[in-house]
Amino acid sequence: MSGQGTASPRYPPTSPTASDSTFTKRQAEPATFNVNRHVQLFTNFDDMRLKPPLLRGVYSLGFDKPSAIQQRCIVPMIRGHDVVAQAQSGTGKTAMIAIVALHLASAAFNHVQVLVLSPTRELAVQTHRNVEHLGEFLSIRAHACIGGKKVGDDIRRLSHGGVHIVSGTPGRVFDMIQRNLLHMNKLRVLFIDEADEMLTMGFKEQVYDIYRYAPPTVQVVLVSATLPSDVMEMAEKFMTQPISVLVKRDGLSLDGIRQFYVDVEQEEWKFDTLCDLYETLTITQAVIFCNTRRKVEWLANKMRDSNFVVTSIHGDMNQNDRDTVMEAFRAGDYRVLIATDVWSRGIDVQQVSLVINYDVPLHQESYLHRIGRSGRFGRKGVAITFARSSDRRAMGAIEKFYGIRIRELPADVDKYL
Ligand SMILES: Nc1ncnc2c1ncn2[C@@H]1O[C@H](COP(=O)(O)OP(=O)(O)OP(=O)(O)O)[C@@H](O)[C@H]1O
Repeated sequence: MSGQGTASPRYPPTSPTASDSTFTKRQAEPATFNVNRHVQLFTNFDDMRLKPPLLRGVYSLGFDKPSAIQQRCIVPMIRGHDVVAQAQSGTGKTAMIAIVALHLASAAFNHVQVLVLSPTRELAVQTHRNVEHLGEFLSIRAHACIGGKKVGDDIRRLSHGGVHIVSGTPGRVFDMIQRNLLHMNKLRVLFIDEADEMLTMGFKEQVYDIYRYAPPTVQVVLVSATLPSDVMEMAEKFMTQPISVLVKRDGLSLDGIRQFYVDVEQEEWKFDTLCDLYETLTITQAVIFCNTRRKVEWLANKMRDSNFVVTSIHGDMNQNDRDTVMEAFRAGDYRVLIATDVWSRGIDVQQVSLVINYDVPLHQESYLHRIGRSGRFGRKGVAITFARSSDRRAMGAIEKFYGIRIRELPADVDKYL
């Protein structure tokens, strides 16, 4: 795999109009958890009293020790509490959902007992895969119920019964409920992953619609890396005395990820800057985020025209193409993926060590989700944001929001990868 990228890097910028202090605030503080009542810590999986075949699945994936959020949340969840769980990206929240789902579902019953809702198809499939891998030694049957796939597959799987765990996107799940194929009356737990996104904007109504079909006794679990307070207030309305385990915002900076900016001054300079960085992008795997689908298309084409090898993904593509891109990227066939925010939440490709924000994200939450695609589960990661002069205020706001310091990109960035 090769690209041209012969021009010498233009960073640090030749005419720094933004002083370093614009992007310089206080250092990130270590993560601390805010817990609303005493929550016992379980520092190893053995003490959690998981089903033995599940424990075997956990260890067979090489999970020696639970992460901080897993230590605090798995046991309250399996004891039946409603839980709000917030922790940094890549710290095992999706794996935690899968572990709890597998523990609570019983193969002795022939009905859906656990429903996991996610905002993107890719994330719903990834959660489904987590369930399959962790549940290798159990006879629990899981199904991914996502939009963009043939409805016939869902009908076949669900109408025969025997599915215990469903991971899906709200639209298709609701469709299956209305067709009376997905029965909610014996649902035991409803997980809402990326809960802040799910409870705002386009998904909120659908999530409520689905929730209304669940029995009043259903256990509700909300999970996300970001949970603004208005979402928390709304969530409490349909939860019963929830246990909240929240990382304080200051601890959300993703300690393992080095964050830099490049002062590109104006839009026109971004492309050359990216080309200059291509060698760095391909050291392992990298994701480049743009704010719109059209820009993703445009950038991917422009890079290909310049003989760089890249692939791209966004929400206007059909599901088969999205699946093909995901598989090729996961398999390492491509080292560079250009994406919209459809890829910013939850997707786990461990080899990704570099994230480029070609555009400064429009929402502060997106910044954290995007850069969290690198540095998975404590690995090294680098995030580089291209900041035009007009982005300085937005960058300052991101730094203030997370209490972090984003430094100018050093010439020897490769050493952090
Ligand atoms: N206890 C563990 N030990 C080792 N690896 C783990 C453990 N838990 C999860 N992992 C691995 O760490 C990676 C990140 O986990 P996961 O995707 O569950 O994180 P996440 O918190 O859901 O991330 P995001 O906020 O981006 O959705 C995955 O590859 C997962 O298999």
